[in-house]
Amino acid sequence: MDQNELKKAVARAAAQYVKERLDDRMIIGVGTGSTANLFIEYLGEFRDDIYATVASSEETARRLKALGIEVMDLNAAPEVSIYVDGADEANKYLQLIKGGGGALTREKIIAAVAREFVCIADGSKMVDVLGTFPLPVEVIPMARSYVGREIVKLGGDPVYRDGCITDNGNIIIDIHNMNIVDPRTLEQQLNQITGVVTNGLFALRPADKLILGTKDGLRTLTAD
Ligand SMILES: O=C[C@H](O)[C@H](O)[C@H](O)COP(=O)(O)O
Repeated sequence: MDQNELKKAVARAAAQYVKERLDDRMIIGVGTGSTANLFIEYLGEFRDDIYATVASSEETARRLKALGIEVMDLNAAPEVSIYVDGADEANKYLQLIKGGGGALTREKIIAAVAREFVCIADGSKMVDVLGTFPLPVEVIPMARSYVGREIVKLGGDPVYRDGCITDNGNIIIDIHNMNIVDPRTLEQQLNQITGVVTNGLFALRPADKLILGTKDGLRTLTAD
């Protein structure tokens, strides 16, 4: 199986997982990116049974609406039962790097609200130590240079993501060359820099379940 087939397999498995738990008031959190897009396609197969979703990006909202699936403002959602999303990297503690597509902040908000966070990824995303994938940080535009200097003090190489404006009107700085041995501490340190909206480490709120697509089949890892 190639990478896209592995993504399809995990997306299908996650859709099945959601379908088995549906009830008539269930609100599903839907992530962003190529793996999440495949999940959206599988949701389309039982769209009439879905009460509502919340979307982690404008692009995801557009795709869901195009399928006729209700997209709700998160503020109107009393709770989010299951949030399904991809990742750029994952470790065995189900801590993640996300935001390769720039959607990290809304993703983090939905992950915070969700009762269960199911991450779906092909096996290439699994690493021993996070940080080979550049860590995205969403930044208020006027703070760009200051935040960059503070990132250097933490030992990273900040690279401005040219041409990327997030759904929230901010910019992205990608941190290169960081061996993230303590993801929880780094997540907090970065969030304490004035001008940072949030960063793409999901360590304080890791996934609860990781469905991984490998050449030997699907592996499901849980947080406990
Ligand atoms: O901002 C994008 C999201 O965090 C994605 O979930 C992440 O980049 C993984 O995307 P993909 O499924 O395309 O590898």
